[in-house]
Amino acid sequence: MRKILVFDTTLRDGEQSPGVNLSIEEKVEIALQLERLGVDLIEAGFAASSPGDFAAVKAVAERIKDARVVSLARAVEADIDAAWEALRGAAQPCLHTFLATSPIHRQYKLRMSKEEVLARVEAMVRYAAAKFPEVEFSPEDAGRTEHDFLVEVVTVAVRAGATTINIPDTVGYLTPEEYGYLFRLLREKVPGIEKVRLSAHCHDDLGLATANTLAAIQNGADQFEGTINGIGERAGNVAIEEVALALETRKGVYQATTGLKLTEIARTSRLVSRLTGMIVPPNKAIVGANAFAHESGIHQDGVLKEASTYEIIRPETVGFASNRLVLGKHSGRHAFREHLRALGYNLEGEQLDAVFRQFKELCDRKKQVTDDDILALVEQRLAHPPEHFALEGLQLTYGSAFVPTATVRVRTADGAVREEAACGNGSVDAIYKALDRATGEAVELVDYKIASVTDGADALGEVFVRLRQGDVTVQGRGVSTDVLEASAKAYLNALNRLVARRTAPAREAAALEVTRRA
Ligand SMILES: CC(=O)SCCNC(=O)CCNC(=O)[C@H](O)C(C)(C)COP(=O)(O)OP(=O)(O)OC[C@H]1O[C@@H](n2cnc3c(N)ncnc32)[C@H](O)[C@@H]1OP(=O)(O)O
Ligand SMILES: CC(C)C(=O)C(=O)O
Repeated sequence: MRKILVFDTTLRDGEQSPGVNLSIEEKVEIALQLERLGVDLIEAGFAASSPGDFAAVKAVAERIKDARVVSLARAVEADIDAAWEALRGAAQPCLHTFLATSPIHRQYKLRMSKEEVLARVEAMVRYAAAKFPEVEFSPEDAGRTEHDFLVEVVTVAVRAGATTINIPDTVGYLTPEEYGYLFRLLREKVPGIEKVRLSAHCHDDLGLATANTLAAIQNGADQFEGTINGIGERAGNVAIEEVALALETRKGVYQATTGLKLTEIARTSRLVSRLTGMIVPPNKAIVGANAFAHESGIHQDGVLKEASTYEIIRPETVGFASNRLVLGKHSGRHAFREHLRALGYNLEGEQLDAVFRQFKELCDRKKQVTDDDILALVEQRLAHPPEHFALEGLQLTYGSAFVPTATVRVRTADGAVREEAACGNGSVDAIYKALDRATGEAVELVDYKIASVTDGADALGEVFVRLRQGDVTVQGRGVSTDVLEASAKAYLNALNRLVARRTAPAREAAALEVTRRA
């Protein structure tokens, strides 16, 4: 069995999904979960792109010990310097530099000749290799690059000291046969290629990302790059969980494996979905809500007689609980803490008390409390900024012939209680106008999403919002059995993040200063 390395780019290419904007704390939280999942490399961001991304790469580098931490950099000295400043504290720092090589990108975007591209690759890979123990080079849009020029560029990068060569199908254009061929070609034609790692990086514009990645592995790739839930630019990157499960389920075909702890997949998927606000479609392979559900009679009959009739993967293999009903209103704190441990969370003290209180409240409102409900409460708690504004009360007047009116009561950190009312175009609009008045914050709502955490009429509803104030965008989440209360909580959660960002200017300023020096 060949061991294939997993390069996770959820925090970089995944964050390039339109509308996704992770805070430093959220990036660290996801990185720690990726480490638990067992990925080999974590691309934490693009250090030179902004002070926030610089600080996030640095923060991830300081916390992660078991995986290499990577920053992306253009093929320019300033980007490589910024990446080095952010990563110098990492246990295993790694640079990922890239330059487009296809005729379209050379002519229209870079306005560089082939000779200029070759010279820049040589100079920047050499420059990076003098600082970093590991340097990955990507010929961007390799998929649409002339084959002989791709061989030339990769030859130059290997000679200049690249330790990994990544072949991106940047616009998801190639077929599996075409993409697999590139790996055979490079293995055959590039001198010294046996000393470097070959990596695949696929996008899903034609829905071929998983097939292409597997083709690369069959044709000599040692590593693949992807994201959790397949998030990323446009149609997204290859979904790590899909490739990992294809290798696991079809070992006989691929003769390759990863070091991933597969039972961590469900939790990682849930966390990434919650923090990015990108809801996983129910029919998504491996991690969708329906991936292990059987609806039709003939299938149900088959599964009851023998699960393998319609299930090629057991839900437990990827960390979905097979028994989803576990605790109830009569459970105590000890059982609750033990159960959280089994779900992978060690909560103690105030954090345990707070989640336990919420769990008991939920038991009073909901017939069956499932693991998904409990995980929603825990993850909401762990991702909480300091509570500057807390919702004390919410009342709504709604009727088809009347203007919806909301009254809210909000407690501020200094103990003051503010009550305000407002009318709106709909109930949520009325709540948000009332909250604006009660908090005194002027914000613009740029995104609102709602999803149900579990099934049934008493399911927990989860609301995700994104708010803008000036050039700062924040996101917030709220969970409740009542979707209007969840809407109010999500809004206040985002406002609390806004206040937290305003009151932490020193950290941002320090990050900006380091970027400038770099
Ligand atoms: C395929 C990928 O996913 S690549 C990664 C894409 N990710 C991102 O772009 C997210 C982060 N990006 C950013 O924050 C900004 O684009 C920055 C900070 C990197 C650059 O911002 P700006 O200086 O304002 O430049 P802008 O983004 O408008 O244009 C990109 C410039 O970089 C050049 N460039 C693009 N790729 C590369 C590269 N790999 N190496 C060197 N230069 C490059 C472009 O030709 C253009 O140069 P020009 O200004 O001389 O025309
Ligand atoms: C930077 C490179 C690897 C990239 O993300 C792409 O080409 O898709």
